Amino acid sequence: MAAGVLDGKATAAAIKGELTERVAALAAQGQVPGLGTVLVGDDPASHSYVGGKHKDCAEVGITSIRRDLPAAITQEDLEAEIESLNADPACTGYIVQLPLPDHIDTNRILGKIDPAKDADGLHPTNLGKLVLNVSDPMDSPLPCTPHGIVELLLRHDIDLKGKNVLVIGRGVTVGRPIGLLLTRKAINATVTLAHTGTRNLDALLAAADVVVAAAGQPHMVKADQIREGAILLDVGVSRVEDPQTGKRKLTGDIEPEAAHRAAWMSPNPGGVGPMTRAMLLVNVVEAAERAAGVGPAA
Ligand SMILES: Nc1nc(=O)c2c([nH]1)NC[C@@H]1CN(c3ccc(C(=O)N[C@@H](CCC(=O)O)C(=O)O)cc3)C=[N+]21
Repeated sequence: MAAGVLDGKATAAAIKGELTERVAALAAQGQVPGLGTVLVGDDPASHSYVGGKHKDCAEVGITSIRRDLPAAITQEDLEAEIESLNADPACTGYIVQLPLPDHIDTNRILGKIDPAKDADGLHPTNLGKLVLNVSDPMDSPLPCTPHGIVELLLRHDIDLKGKNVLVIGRGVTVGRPIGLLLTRKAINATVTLAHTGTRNLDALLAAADVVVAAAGQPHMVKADQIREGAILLDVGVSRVEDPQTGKRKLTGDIEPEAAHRAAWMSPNPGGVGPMTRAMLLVNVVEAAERAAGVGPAA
């Protein structure tokens, strides 16, 4: 069996097409959405992600506001940047690229973001709404990667009702919040969260109808560990040196060979990554629509 491809690149392109119309409608009212990015330091991977986000913005007509800051910036100066984006009417949504340097208190920074401009959905108020189950795209933003995964499955007509989902990894951006979405009544999956303290990963994988691998451990999930016919979402991104070429290569958390046994698998790259970026744009457009007092196009 060869797995169906959960094509994040094509799905993200479709979503961007839809967003282009909503951005044009906002622009016609003089309310062009603007995405801000705050990038601290010169990590090449972070620079490449942020560059990708601005390229996406240009494609759909969202204005880019870019703040690239030195690694040595103080907590105080970084907080001042946050305040200035909160006050900037051209910036309708923004993100602070993670991770921040060790001397910065990340939670304090995320807490300073105006929740109405939180394009990542990682502000405590918005995460709180997700827990309270009042978070709705029309009300507050959802975290981009979990939302992207749900949208990717939805647009491939995959129903998770009653399915056993194993999430691997308890990070704040993916592993922790995704179960809150997947266990909503509208989706109704049963979710298990595995992490480094989990002892029986083999047994959990063998029982999983769906695996969301978000641990950031290259190829930790092996083809022979998954159930025949499972649905696999490969979230992790690591850069691993290829022993043959010496070049660093993007490597997911799931062995690509697992596709031979799976029913569906998201490629990596080209799967969850582009969906994460698309959902960031969705959050920016929805924040701008809320600010402008208009609903999304039906
Ligand atoms: N505040 C914040 N928000 C984030 O959303 C955030 C973050 N910090 N820090 C780092 C992670 C990582 N992340 C990715 C997004 C897209 C791709 C992506 O589009 N990848 C392409 C390949 C890109 C390439 O070739 O480098 C793909 O999967 O096809 C990857 C990784 C967002 N993150």
